[in-house]
Amino acid sequence: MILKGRFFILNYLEGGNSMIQLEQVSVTFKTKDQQITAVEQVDLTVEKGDVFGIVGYSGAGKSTLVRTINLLQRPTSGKVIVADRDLLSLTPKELRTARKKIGMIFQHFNLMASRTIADNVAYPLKHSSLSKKELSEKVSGLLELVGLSDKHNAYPSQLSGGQKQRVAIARALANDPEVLLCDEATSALDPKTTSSILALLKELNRKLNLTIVIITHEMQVVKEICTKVAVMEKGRVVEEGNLVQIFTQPRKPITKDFINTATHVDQGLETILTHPSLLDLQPNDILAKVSYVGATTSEPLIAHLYSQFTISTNILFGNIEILQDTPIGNLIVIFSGEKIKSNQALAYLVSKDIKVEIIEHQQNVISLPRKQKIS
Ligand SMILES: Nc1ncnc2c1ncn2[C@@H]1O[C@H](COP(=O)(O)OP(=O)(O)OP(=O)(O)O)[C@@H](O)[C@H]1O
Repeated sequence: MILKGRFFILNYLEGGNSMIQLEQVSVTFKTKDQQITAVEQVDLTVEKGDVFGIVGYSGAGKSTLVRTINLLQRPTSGKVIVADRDLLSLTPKELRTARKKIGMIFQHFNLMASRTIADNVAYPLKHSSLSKKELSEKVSGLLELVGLSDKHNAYPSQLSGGQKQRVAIARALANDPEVLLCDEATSALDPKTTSSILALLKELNRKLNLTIVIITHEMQVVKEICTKVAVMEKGRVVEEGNLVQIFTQPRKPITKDFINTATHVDQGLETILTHPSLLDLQPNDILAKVSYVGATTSEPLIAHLYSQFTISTNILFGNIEILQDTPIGNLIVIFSGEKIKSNQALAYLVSKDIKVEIIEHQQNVISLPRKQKIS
């Protein structure tokens, strides 16, 4: 209790930048024959202006957790504080008001098929004090914001999936929320449409200083838009950090799995391992994954490995991406040379803050890749 009190004081002294605070949130479902703990003792802080990604495999508890943020799902225990309001302590009327400041969009858009696009967007404003003219202006402004000014009188069935999600976003913004919750909002869309929706969300985050929480099972989505990430497994948040941190220093195996998928290193490695013609390993050769962050580039280092250690490097796979202005590179390489020199070369790379994971091999026959980290 004392610790929690101190936390609030610290938060207050630091300017109270937190927009969402979950404290020890648990959700248990009781069915006829069993009890399922979908979310277990989750502490999470989302700051104003964050684009916060929650990733996890199916069944990890992501949907349940995100639904506690607007109390669509009441936690079994714990505290939910949004914009400095303790939601569980509010009266039903106060909660209705607080919820207006938390918009939400869903995988399947949830539009009303029998109403026009303009009526769908206007729906959350039906009890507002706006005049007819103000309401119409508000709807026009929202549709313009999401790039659908020409669709006022269309019906949902006449729109593409991406356009439907844009309508859902406009509707979610009708009450000028401070927070937008996105529950697998791009999972039903193709990659190009996904990118355009993510670009829109990014723009809204910047333009409106909207705090966004995105739950997804796709690290690709997180990579494109999020500033911070929490990884969920079996109801718990097992790892959390800013995007670059999570991508460059993942600690938990599940996080590493997600990242390997998002950086395509997994596919690269699989292609190499399943095509023996790509892999001509000599007895002392080392097959390794090399990762680097920031200004380091692979070329001078590879030249150095040869000039100083007479180790030659054959690059089998490589990619580089920019995450929040930080370049991150991944290579799969074969190092060839004397064993003792190889070890010196690897130690040299590690001294340059380059991560090296050896993919072990035996007598040129690769079985399952067993990774050994040198650092
Ligand atoms: N209303 C409910 N009643 C009983 N069990 C539930 C209920 N809602 C969710 N669960 C269970 O809670 C666990 C977490 O589900 P949840 O939908 O939150 O996971 P998720 O990570 O969002 O997965 P998905 O992406 O597949 O929806 C699962 O085991 C699920 O079966």
